[in-house]
Amino acid sequence: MKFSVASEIGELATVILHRPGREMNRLTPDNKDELLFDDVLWLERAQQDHDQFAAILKQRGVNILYLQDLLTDTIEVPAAREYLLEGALTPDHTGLTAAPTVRRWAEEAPAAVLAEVLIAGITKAELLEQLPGVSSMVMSSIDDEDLLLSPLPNHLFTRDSSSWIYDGVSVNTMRRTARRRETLNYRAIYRWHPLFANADFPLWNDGTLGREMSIEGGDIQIIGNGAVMIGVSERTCPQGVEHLAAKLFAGGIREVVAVRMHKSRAQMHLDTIMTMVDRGTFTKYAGAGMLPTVTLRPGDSPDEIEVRENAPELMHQVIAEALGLDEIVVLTTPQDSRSAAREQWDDGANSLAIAPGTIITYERNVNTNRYLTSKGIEVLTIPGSELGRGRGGPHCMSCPVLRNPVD
Ligand SMILES: NC(=O)NCCC[C@H](N)C(=O)O
Repeated sequence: MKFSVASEIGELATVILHRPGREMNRLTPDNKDELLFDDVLWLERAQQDHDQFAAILKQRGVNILYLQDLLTDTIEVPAAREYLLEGALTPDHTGLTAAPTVRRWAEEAPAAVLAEVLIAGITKAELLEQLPGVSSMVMSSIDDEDLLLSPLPNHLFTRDSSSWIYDGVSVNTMRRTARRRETLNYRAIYRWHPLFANADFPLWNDGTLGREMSIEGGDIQIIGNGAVMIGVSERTCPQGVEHLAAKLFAGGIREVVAVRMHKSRAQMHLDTIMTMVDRGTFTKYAGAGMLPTVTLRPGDSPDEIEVRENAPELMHQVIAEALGLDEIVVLTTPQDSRSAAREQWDDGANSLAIAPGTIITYERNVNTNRYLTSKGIEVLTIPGSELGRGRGGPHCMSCPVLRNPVD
């Protein structure tokens, strides 16, 4: 199978999604902030809403790969299981004494059980169900409901920890502790899953660098024409952008436009304030304003990167230039600033294009959806009241691996 994402808007052929699961039931009012959620979530409704998202994609001919299935198949490969256990089920989690017993269990556990553990985490009581009688200082000192392995509720946002950029993939270097382990699962999938193991593609980044080199997929947009737009944000630091840019340039990518964003929870990634909806056309949150950009291009030698700083008022022009266009169209919904801020908070600008001019958004952003429709964009909506509680919309909840070229 071929993997290639050469634009944000080409007809979507294959995408990785994660249907929310038991990891969501780990969220409580006390731990939600640490786990990067703004509220607890009603799992069954979130699953129904996610299924609607998947149904629209399927109706439009998109092939869906579910992350948990990919992980399950990957675990069937002995070397992958070993790698995942080395990375996730260490004595740091289970304690030194229980570790060998837990490890022996995990070496034999059905792949589907282990995949769920790697995503949803495991409590002491759940471990005891699998391993009655396992005893240790750690097991005696924690409560039944305490987690020995933490959950990964943000795997829902499949784009953030993995980005296909042109013909290669970046397993991203996550900023926050709550998301760092997501990359382990993706690394194993891309290395050992039969779909990817036999394919030849560059790994732009393997996600193993320290958080001071962080770069997250919500900040990465493959705008096309050999260019990539990357937000320097609450999550992505300039060091991370420079590192990725160097790899991309060595692989033939032509240009990176870095957008210097305001650092805030509401605008944690570039795709919370703007996404591409059609050829040369973006939806953009009014409150984002014009932002300074830095244009990066390959330098004269492989070690050099040519850097050009651009004033905020040139933002749209710089993006147009990267696309080889005279100008871009920026669709900003005319509405009062409170309304705009509310719709931005609810991922109004976070649309997923499934073809040029056809996007999926949350239904609740009625002003933005109406405006985009009036501008000729086909807007397909899904419910977002539960899914959005982690602050992410259709763009974040999807990791495209194959898009057809835009003519
Ligand atoms: N691209 C995105 O904006 N993703 C949303 C990430 C939400 C997640 N709860 C986080 O804080 O990382």
